[in-house]
Amino acid sequence: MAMRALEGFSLYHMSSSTRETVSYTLGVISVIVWVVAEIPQIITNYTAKSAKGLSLTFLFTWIIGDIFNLLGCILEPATLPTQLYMAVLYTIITVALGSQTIYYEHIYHGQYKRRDESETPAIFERNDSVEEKANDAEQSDEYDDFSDGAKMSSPIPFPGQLQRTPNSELFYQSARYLSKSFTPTAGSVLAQRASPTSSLHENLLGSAAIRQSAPAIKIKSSFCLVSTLTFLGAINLLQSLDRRIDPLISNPRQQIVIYVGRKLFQVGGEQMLEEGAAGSLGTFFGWAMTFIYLGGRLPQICLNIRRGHAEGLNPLMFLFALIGNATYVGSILVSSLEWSRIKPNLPWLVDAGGCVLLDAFILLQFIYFRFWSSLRSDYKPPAIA
Ligand SMILES: NC(=[NH2+])NCCC[C@H](N)C(=O)O
Repeated sequence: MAMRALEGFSLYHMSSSTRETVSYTLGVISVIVWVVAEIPQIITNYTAKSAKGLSLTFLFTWIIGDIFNLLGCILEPATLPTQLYMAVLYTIITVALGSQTIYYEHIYHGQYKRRDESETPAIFERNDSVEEKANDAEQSDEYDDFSDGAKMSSPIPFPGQLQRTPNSELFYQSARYLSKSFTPTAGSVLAQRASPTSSLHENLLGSAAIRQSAPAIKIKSSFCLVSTLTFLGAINLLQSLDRRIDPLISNPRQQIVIYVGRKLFQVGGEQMLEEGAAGSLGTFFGWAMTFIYLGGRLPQICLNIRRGHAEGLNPLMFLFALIGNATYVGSILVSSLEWSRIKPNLPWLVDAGGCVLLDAFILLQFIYFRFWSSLRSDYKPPAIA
């Protein structure tokens, strides 16, 4: 009998330690996959000397989400240590990718254009710089579509095709325009696109106003989203603090506890109050992170749809993200299926699970665009007799 009990115990013990090992292994796989996940995109940007395939809003939400993730993991004691390491790692890698994007979209092409301008008389310039000029990935992609469309059907001549036709001045950019002045110059090709029928002056002003303010609007709305989430979460947090402070009032001898990271430095008294409060704060950051990460995929999906292709975007990044998120979910679930363990981890589970679905959708977009472009290249227009 005693032997049986011992066997049962050791079996139970074995399986729980195996679970821990599997959970830890999945966590480590997730860390490794996330270490490499953004490298393909960094390489793609490097070889293209551009980051125009990547939605700047997506990247921005990633960085904000990473900060919330970091705070959530620090404050929520139920999260796994690997989750915390990953949060640190994400932040570092994404800041690197973000810096590269800013470099290519704002600094590199600026230098390149300035050098070009001083070497090449403006009148002989090709208008490739229009694409480079865009200060937001989404903006430059609009231009992409524009030139693509032009190749197919537009009667308006486009930079790639156009070599010094009588209208070619329209496509040359002045130094002021290239230096991202908010004042547009005559002959902006982008302005032509905005309203081909109206006067040149109207076009220029209208188009430039739309283009220049687009990133600002996006950043503003991202800030709006973050502040709304912060506000809602703060209300939530205050309510749960309220509930926890009640017993404190009825038991005033409880003392103060200071939280530093996941460790408690207890001055004295009951830990539960502060642990709960930190947990609530951690949960709040966790949910904020979830909404931000999930919301961040949408601009990328929309950008791909708008462009009708996913060039400049590396599918490997999304494949790795999918694997990284799936193993991340696995590491939490394998560790324990008890609701008491799952509940505090819920934001991380919803985030990673949701991102798996959204990344699968982005990968389907890649497949669809491949398929679609191969159909288009197979298509031969009927010969005109
Ligand atoms: N900068 C990062 N790579 N952050 C990690 C984000 C993780 C999150 N589950 C997502 O896929 O969006």
